[in-house]
Amino acid sequence: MARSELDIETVKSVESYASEFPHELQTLDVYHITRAPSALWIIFLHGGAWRDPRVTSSVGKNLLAQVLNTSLPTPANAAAINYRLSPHPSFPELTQNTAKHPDHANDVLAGLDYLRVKYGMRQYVLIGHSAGATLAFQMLSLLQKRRTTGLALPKAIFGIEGIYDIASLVKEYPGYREFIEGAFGEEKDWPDALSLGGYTGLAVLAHSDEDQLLSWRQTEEMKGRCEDTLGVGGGLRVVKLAGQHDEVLETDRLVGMVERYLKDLK
Ligand SMILES: Nc1ccccc1C(=O)C[C@H](N)C(=O)O
Repeated sequence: MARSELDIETVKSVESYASEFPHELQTLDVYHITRAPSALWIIFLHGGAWRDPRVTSSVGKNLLAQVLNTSLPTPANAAAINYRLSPHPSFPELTQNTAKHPDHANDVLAGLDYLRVKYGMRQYVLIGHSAGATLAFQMLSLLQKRRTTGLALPKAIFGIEGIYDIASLVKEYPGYREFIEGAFGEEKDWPDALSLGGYTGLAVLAHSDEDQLLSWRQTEEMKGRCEDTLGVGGGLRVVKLAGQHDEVLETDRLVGMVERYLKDLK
C-alpha cells in the first residue's frame, strides 16, 4: 500500500448484479472514481479452482489499489466480480454452492453487463488469476455469441497463473480431476482448450517459476494457440512473474507489469 494515495476502501461499493433472486456470490466490488464516458475499467476475476470459498474478489484488492493510484493515460475505474462457486468437499455446509459450468462464466458476463448498464462502462480490460484467467478468456466467445448486449470486447486480457485447457491440466495433474469434475462435470462435457478466435486486442499471459500449483505448461500451450488465433492487429505478450500461485497477486512485479501494458494501450 506504500504508493497509495487514494484508499480504495473509501470508494468501494458492493453491489449485486443479478436482478432476480440474487445468490450471495453474485456481487461485485465497484471502485467508481470517474464518470468520464471514456473511462477505462479494470476488471479483476479471482481464482480458487471454481470452488474455494476462501478466495473471493478481495484477493484482487492490492493490485487494483496500486493500479488505480498510478497515472494512466485514461481515467480509470475498477471492479472485482464474484461469481457462484461449485461445491467444495471441505465445506459441505455451504450447500448454496452448487454452480456448474457455464454458471461461473455466465455470472461474470452478467457482472460486466451490469457495469455497462449501471455505469456506462464502454472500455475495459480483464485481469484473471488462475481459474479467473479461464473465465477472462472465456468471455471472448461468450461476448461474440451475444453481440446484442452492446458490450464491446475487452481492450486487453491479462491471464495470471492461468488455466486455459482443463483436459491438459488433468493430464498433467491427475489430482486436479476432482475439482475439474466438480466444476465442469464429466470429461465428455469439458470445454475445449481456450484460444483467441481472431481477437484483436492485447493478450498478456503471465506466469511465475515459483508457482507451486501450476507449471508453465498451461501458459506455454496457450501461447501457442494464441499465436495461431490472434487477429491482425492484436498483440500477445508472455511475461515472467515472481512468487507462489497466490502470492503473485501481492507482488510489485505484477503491479508494474499491468501498469506498463495499461500505459501503452491504444
Ligand atoms: N487455483 C488452483 C489451481 C490449481 C490447483 C488448485 C487450485 C486451488 O485454488 C485449490 C483450492 N485451494 C481448492 O481447494 O479448491
